[in-house]
Amino acid sequence: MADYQYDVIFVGSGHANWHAAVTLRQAGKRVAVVEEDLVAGTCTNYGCNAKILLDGPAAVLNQVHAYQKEDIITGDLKINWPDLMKYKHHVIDPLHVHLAQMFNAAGIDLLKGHGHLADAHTVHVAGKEYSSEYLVLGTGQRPAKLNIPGKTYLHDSRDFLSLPELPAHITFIGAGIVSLEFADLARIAGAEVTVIEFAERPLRAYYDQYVDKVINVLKDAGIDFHFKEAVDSVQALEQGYLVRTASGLTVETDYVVDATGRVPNVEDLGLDEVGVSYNRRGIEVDNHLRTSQKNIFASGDVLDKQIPRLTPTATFESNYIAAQILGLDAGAINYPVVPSIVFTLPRLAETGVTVAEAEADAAQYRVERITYGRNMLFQTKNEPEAELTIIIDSKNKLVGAAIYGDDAPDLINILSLIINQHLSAEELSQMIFAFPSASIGVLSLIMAAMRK
Ligand SMILES: Cc1cc2nc3c(=O)[nH]c(=O)nc-3n(C[C@H](O)[C@H](O)[C@H](O)COP(=O)(O)OP(=O)(O)OC[C@H]3O[C@@H](n4cnc5c(N)ncnc54)[C@H](O)[C@@H]3O)c2cc1C
Ligand SMILES: NC(=O)c1ccc[n+]([C@@H]2O[C@H](COP(=O)([O-])OP(=O)(O)OC[C@H]3O[C@@H](n4cnc5c(N)ncnc54)[C@H](O)[C@@H]3O)[C@@H](O)[C@H]2O)c1
Repeated sequence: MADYQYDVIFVGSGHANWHAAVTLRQAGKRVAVVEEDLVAGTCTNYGCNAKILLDGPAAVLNQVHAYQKEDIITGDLKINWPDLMKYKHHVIDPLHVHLAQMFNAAGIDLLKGHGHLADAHTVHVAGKEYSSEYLVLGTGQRPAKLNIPGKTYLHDSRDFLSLPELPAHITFIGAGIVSLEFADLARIAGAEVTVIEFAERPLRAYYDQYVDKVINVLKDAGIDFHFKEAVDSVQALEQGYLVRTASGLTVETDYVVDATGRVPNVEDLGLDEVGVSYNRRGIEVDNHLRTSQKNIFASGDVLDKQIPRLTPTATFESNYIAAQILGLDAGAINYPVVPSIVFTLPRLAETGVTVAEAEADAAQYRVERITYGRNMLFQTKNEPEAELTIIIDSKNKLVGAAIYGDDAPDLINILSLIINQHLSAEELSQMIFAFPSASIGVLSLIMAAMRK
């Protein structure tokens, strides 16, 4: 057998890779991680973690507002954006250092620089070559960039997450998850917000009725939406910018965020030279996450995959690859249901079989609407509009759910657990849950629906 320097080299240090790196090192493998930016990747430094930290005070204000409407709480509260940003830096900035320290303590070599495959067993980093039996490509995605006149004035999600001052007016191009989460946060923090979307509808992967409910709330709160509009230029004014669309719509604004999607980091990796197949959606893999070069795996957002590109799916793939390399799991990757959340206020969440899929197969599925916000008002924080739609199969098992409401993130996790464990109403009724809580209220209504 060839004598390689490492057993496994990971290109990229995000969730797609670092979990496997730690597991394999703990199992005695010689492991290196190549990273050209901050260790820990997008989620930690420029994505989920940073976002949810900024979202915290917005969620509090949203809850306060639910009681202000009834005059139960009075007085003005507002977000101090520069201080919130300082808090974000205080919490988030050390995280990449901690992970690098953990690598060091574990005996994982961190190779700083851009990784480029020289052949199927060799990675070129910062002028040196490193050889390995296995390679794992977890290079993630980056924000797409519109190629229009004035593109240099466009900012991306990373810029927004580090904005030192909140601009008075922000325009978001695109109405995807990134845009809607940030637009709502900026609105609650005190900015005026415009969203310009190319398509007729936003968030196609989510239950359309709940998407409409969220968009209506955001519209009522003052966000100015324009659908079926393609931005075709941004012009600098004496103060601020003028965003123009193909139809002639113009918006004067102080800051423009290009949130038109994300593209996989497949360029300048040596994929063509080494014979690793990829396309514009990402790296192609078989059902064992092996690329067209069998000693090279790919993981996380850079994959051409059907399931959502999220931190928990990247982590799942990372753990699966570690088990493959250790010879612990010979089977094809088998994803459980994947919950996903849009962190607007109110939140949206989905898991399992969708409402659209269920409605298209009435012989197999039953769709039940549960207005838990109204029915369980004493167990929610004055959110009478909160509701969920569940999908029940012909064996009376829960197989899918869509949720609209602020408790969606925790509720969707519980419902995903029930789906993955194939729990029946009988089995659920044998368990004791803490009371009062949003989850016990929802569970009691779901059990009743499952027994129908
Ligand atoms: C604004 C935002 C909010 C998000 N919010 C959520 C959320 O709430 N929940 C959720 O589940 N997901 C969320 N996501 C998605 C989540 O961040 C990704 O699914 C996750 O980070 C994917 O992990 P990854 O390891 O595949 O990629 P990444 O975390 O992007 O890691 C890839 C790493 O590879 C490095 N790299 C790339 N090419 C090379 C090279 N040639 N050489 C060396 N290094 C290289 C990059 O620098 C990067 O550090 C969000 C994303 C964004 C942008
Ligand atoms: N809560 C979460 O889990 C979370 C949060 C943020 C991001 N993410 C991840 O990041 C991914 C990317 O999210 P995203 O919001 O950047 O992309 P997206 O693809 O979800 O949305 C981009 C939107 O921009 C629109 N668009 C494209 N070109 C346009 C143009 N020229 N003019 C106007 N609109 C245009 C598209 O029609 C689409 O609605 C998500 O799919 C998800 O995997 C997840």
